[in-house]
Amino acid sequence: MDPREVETEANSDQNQSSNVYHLALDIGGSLVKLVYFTKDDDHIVDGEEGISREKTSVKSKGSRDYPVLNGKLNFKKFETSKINDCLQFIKTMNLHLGGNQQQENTGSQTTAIKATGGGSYKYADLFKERLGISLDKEDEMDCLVAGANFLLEVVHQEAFTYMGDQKQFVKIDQNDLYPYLLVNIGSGVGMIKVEGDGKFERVSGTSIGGGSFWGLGKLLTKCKSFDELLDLSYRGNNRAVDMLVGDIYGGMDYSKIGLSSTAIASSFGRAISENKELKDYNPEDIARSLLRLISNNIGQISYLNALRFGLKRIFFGGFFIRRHPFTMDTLSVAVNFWSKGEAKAMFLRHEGFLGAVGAFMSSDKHGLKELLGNEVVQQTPNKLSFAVDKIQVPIDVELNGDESIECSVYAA
Ligand SMILES: Nc1ncnc2c1ncn2[C@@H]1O[C@H](COP(=O)(O)OP(=O)(O)OP(=O)(O)O)[C@@H](O)[C@H]1O
Ligand SMILES: CC(C)(CO)[C@@H](O)C(=O)NCCC(=O)O
Repeated sequence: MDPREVETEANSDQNQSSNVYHLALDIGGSLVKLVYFTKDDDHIVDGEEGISREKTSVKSKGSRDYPVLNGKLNFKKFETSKINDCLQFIKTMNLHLGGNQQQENTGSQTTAIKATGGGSYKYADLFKERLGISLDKEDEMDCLVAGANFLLEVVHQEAFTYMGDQKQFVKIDQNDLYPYLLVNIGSGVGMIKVEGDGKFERVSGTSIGGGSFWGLGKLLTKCKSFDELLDLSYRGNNRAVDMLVGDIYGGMDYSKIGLSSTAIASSFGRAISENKELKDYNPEDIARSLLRLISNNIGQISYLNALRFGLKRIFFGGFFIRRHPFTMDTLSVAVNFWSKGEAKAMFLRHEGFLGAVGAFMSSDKHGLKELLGNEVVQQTPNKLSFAVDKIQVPIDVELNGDESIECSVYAA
């Protein structure tokens, strides 16, 4: 193949950058998440002057027509410890300037980007210094809930259950969505009772979360990346590390209280009775046991909070899950076991991006003005809200966290 025909990733990013609009960030303890909209490269050339303008189509709703802009919602993540890579990406793509190289800061007006998460405070000065932009802070809980509600409302097959290797998409009935418990498993874990749009309360949390799995896992297995740790856990057997009910009861179940001989009686408990050191254990088994410990614990606390408020549905989000079958299965089994089948664990396809999507949504008015131009603003002067058509995501595509989904935007 002619090498000149090969489009490098950097080139394709730069090509895309001219169509970038509307960036939002969620800067967490472990990961930075970016969500940005790119218009489809679809221009009409205006006569001989060759002026191009974006082609918008029209959507009819009831008796009114709305201009529509077609494009993609893009998702990207970076490790917070590598925030410089994130800054570089934003710079290369001109994401902070709406993809426009010409629009370099004049000094008269500072560009503001919507941002949420603790890092929107911690790194505000860094963003100002390096990119000349200010971070317009949105509350983390507001964004998580707004993001979850938005995704559940507009993305086709966003929610699914997972148990015993069976994945099943859940049809969301908008009239029967609330109340639910949102459990966001990031570095730490937040549990939020959601009763409607903007109507929620953070009812609990635990510091034993994704950061604990990654941190302890790194120390105990010496693995170098989160993906490596997940991979190890996939291949391990927790029986080598955990003390089971059968270990205590001479191979028998303790059926009177509903515990089978294979249930974990004490996570990592086997290590106390064996004359072994860390190096004598398989890293795979340790990773597996650790993943079970953290997931079981979160599943149990989630169930207790659902019980506290009589909630039947628990949606799990956050990047700890990474759509890892074993994690999802453990959380589901824990919820199912403790609730005796009363409560259901559900997962979200865009699990790690709830906060970033929420921040993105919070900038709708500004963004839409930019996105659709003055014409729209004049047509719909009173009500500008970001609305998108039901988004279809191919279900057979395994998404690794950096992805884009087709959507169209209109003011409704
Ligand atoms: N590539 C990765 N690198 C590091 N951690 C990862 C990665 N992929 C998944 N994780 C897991 O996801 C967790 C972070 O999830 P998430 O991005 O939802 O939270 P956060 O916003 O960083 O944390 P918090 O909300 O507590 O500030 C990590 O602690 C780790 O368990
Ligand atoms: C501190 C936050 C909110 C930062 O995202 C998160 O890491 C968290 O919810 N941690 C758990 C803290 C607790 O409730 O014990």
